[in-house]
Amino acid sequence: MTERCKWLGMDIVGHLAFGYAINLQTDPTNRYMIPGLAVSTYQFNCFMQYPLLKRLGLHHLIGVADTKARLEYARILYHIIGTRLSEPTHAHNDLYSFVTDHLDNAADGIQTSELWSEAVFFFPAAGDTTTTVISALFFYLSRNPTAYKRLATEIRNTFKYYEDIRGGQQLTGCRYLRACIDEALRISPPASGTLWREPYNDGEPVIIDGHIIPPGTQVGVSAYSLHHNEDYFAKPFEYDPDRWLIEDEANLSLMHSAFAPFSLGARGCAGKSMTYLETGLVIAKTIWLFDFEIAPGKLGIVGEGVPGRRGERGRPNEFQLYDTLGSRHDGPNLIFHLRANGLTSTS
Ligand code: HEM
Repeated sequence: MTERCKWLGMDIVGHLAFGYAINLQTDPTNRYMIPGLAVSTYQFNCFMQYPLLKRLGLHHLIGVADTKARLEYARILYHIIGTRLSEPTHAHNDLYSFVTDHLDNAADGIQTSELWSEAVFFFPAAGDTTTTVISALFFYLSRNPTAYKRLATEIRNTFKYYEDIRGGQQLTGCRYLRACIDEALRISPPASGTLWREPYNDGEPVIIDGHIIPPGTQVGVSAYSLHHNEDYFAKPFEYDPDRWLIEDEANLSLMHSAFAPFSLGARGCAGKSMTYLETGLVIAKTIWLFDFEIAPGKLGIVGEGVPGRRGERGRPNEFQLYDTLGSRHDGPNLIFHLRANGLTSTS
């Protein structure tokens, strides 16, 4: 599912940002974008976590083996942006048409390089992250039959026809779906690493939780550790959507205070609503049309932790993420069966 979700995620971002049909799902031509993006986010994450590498001039060594993938990725980004620039501003109802309007009015004018850095940011920020939560959801649903059945019942009872599944009140009213998404974001946060911040207080130290933070010090919390802290989440390694549906307000607000998959505050994620819409649609439509199960044999265990493996990677029920600013992952491998209703109700 990782591979297919990545194709889907990039296709959506292509349309959303630049009105461009990348068509990774249906045409293999541009699929080299996926490894290209992976190596560039890996490299970026190294700079962020180990700034010394850049200062020592060692940054050229990271990803040197994958230079071809990075260059090819950069080439198609140029092509996508170039194609969009050659079209009228409002040729598509995409992000570009809004951003360009904004820059038109800015005092310093339009900077093509700004557009470039936005594009470089947007593909991983909007595409890769949603890919992870959708892949994780397929992983956890395929391993938790109770959650799977409850979700399938909710979706199939809410929507009489496949065509009815679209953004709106019916979809947002699917409370169990929302709980399943939140639980996947909690247990497998797509941006799982530490997002460093330099607290600023007019040159004075900042006090956090009784600790004096001298000016110039960077601080940060990893969403993964926060989401697995037992002080906030009981049995944190269990996938349990019901934890989000309890009546106990105090406990709910305690959990929400430590739930930060999109980061928090003024620089928190701008695409949060888009994520819930996209993930909700993909999962609801898939479950309406298909039943699915884990593939047999060795294929079926791809994405799981392996018992005995070092470094907290021994939990078979946990979808394995590797921090690359976003996340690298693989699997799950699933088998899909078209439901009888799916055949009769779609046109
Ligand atoms: C599961 C999906 C997503 C997750 C987990 C996620 C997570 C995050 C996080 C943690 C940040 C803060 C980064 C930092 O402070 O350094 C962020 C920022 C941002 N995200 Fe997302 N994101 C997701 C999906 C999206 C989507 C779909 C879009 C666009 C449609 C998007 C657009 C943005 C933007 C524009 C920012 C920068 C906000 C700012 O700096 O003001 N994200 N996201």
